[in-house]
Amino acid sequence: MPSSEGDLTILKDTFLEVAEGQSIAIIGQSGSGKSTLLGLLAGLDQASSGDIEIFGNNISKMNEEGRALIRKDYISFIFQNFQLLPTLTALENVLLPLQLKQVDNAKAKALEFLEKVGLGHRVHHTPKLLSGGEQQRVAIARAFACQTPILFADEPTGNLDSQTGQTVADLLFELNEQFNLTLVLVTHDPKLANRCDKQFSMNAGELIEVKVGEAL
Ligand SMILES: Nc1ncnc2c1ncn2[C@@H]1O[C@H](COP(=O)(O)OP(=O)(O)OP(=O)(O)O)[C@@H](O)[C@H]1O
Repeated sequence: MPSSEGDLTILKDTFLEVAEGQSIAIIGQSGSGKSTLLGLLAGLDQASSGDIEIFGNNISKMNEEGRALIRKDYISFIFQNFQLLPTLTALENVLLPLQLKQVDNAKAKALEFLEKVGLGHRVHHTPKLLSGGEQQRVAIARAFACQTPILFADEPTGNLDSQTGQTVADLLFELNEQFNLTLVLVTHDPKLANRCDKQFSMNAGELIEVKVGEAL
């Protein structure tokens, strides 16, 4: 990656294969490259070398437009900093991608998922009127409501108390079981990581598989 201090190598010889319906946790120290990897896998960023395939589509060879189409059909993303639109209410934030995808009964679906994350009473609030944890839950409802086959989540329980974190984790794995949703999670939360099928540890840009429950 080019930077003001010259080219930076953030990830090295990284190989990760995720089967459909699998749940993967990526753990590791701050700054080790976890978010970078997630952004590349989800087609939000482009790697300087290497290949990334999503359901057989090599997104590394695509331009932004092509990757946007793949994201629309296959990928939801829960960002570490939520990335809610500040002028839209919670409901409108969840509704927007559903309307862009022309999903049937978009409003009912948006309300259903806001209800599931415990925000049924806050749907008309804009992000600045919501706490950090509530904003995170809006971002989670938005990702869940899209019902794509793959969900990437960057510390999805990072701002939540343990009770709410548990509810969100339950929802993640409920969708994983019910719809064969593929989950790729970056997390510092041992409980969440230990519920995943596989765990990988990122150490200074190198990804190593660890036994579930061993590293945390
Ligand atoms: N756009 C960028 N330009 C230059 N360096 C970057 C950029 N994005 C990330 N980095 C660097 O890449 C390294 C990995 O960052 P990344 O955000 O992937 O780490 P992380 O493991 O997700 O950390 P955290 O747990 O703190 O979120 C860091 O040293 C960071 O400074």
